[in-house]
Amino acid sequence: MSDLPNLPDRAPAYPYSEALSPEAAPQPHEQLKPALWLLGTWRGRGRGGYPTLDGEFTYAQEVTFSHDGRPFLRYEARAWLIDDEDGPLRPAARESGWWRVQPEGRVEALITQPTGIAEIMVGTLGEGLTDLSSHGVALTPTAKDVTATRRRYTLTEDSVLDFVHDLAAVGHSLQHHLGARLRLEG
Ligand code: HEM
Repeated sequence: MSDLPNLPDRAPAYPYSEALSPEAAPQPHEQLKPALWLLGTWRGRGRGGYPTLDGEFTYAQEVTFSHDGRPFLRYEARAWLIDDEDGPLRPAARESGWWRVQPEGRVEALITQPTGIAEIMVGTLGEGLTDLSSHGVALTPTAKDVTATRRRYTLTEDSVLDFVHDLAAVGHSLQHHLGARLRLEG
């Protein structure tokens, strides 16, 4: 252990900022240009279902994209089930990851969930539209059997993002699991 650097009395906080909008510091990386419309925190409501579930559910969702000046986005999403009066029922899915923006409208994403699922996704990203499909799904030993997913985000009007999520899991082919409409906060 003797070759480790000395620990200062007060270790500094991470000295680089994280930007939630294209105008905030640091300046976005050139390669991130096609993805700048995604930056910020989006909040809204959605509906979901699956053949294995009794009926549909309604949920609220919060999605955040930020960057630190390099050509990738930090991604975080949280969801909770809500009742007919919009009140919170319980926490639902959450996930976080990284979107690696590539040249020529391509994107790669790594997304992990506390349910033991890790998705590697590839797809396209352009102005107001991104469409990713799973390239690989890794599961912890006790995770549900998810074999594929597809996620589409479309800017349908100014500051409004529509999200559609398809799922292949527990013996069912790729089909609709979630659809939501989110608004950019701030
Ligand atoms: C906004 C995000 C999401 C919401 C609100 C949501 C909601 C739900 C709900 C309410 C259920 C029924 C079981 C339960 O009550 O927990 C469920 C089941 C399930 N969800 Fe989601 N989900 C979301 C995202 C995802 C994602 C990203 C995946 C996979 C990548 C996923 C995969 C599954 C699977 C595998 C099941 C179990 C199906 C079964 O065994 O019957 N969900 N989801």
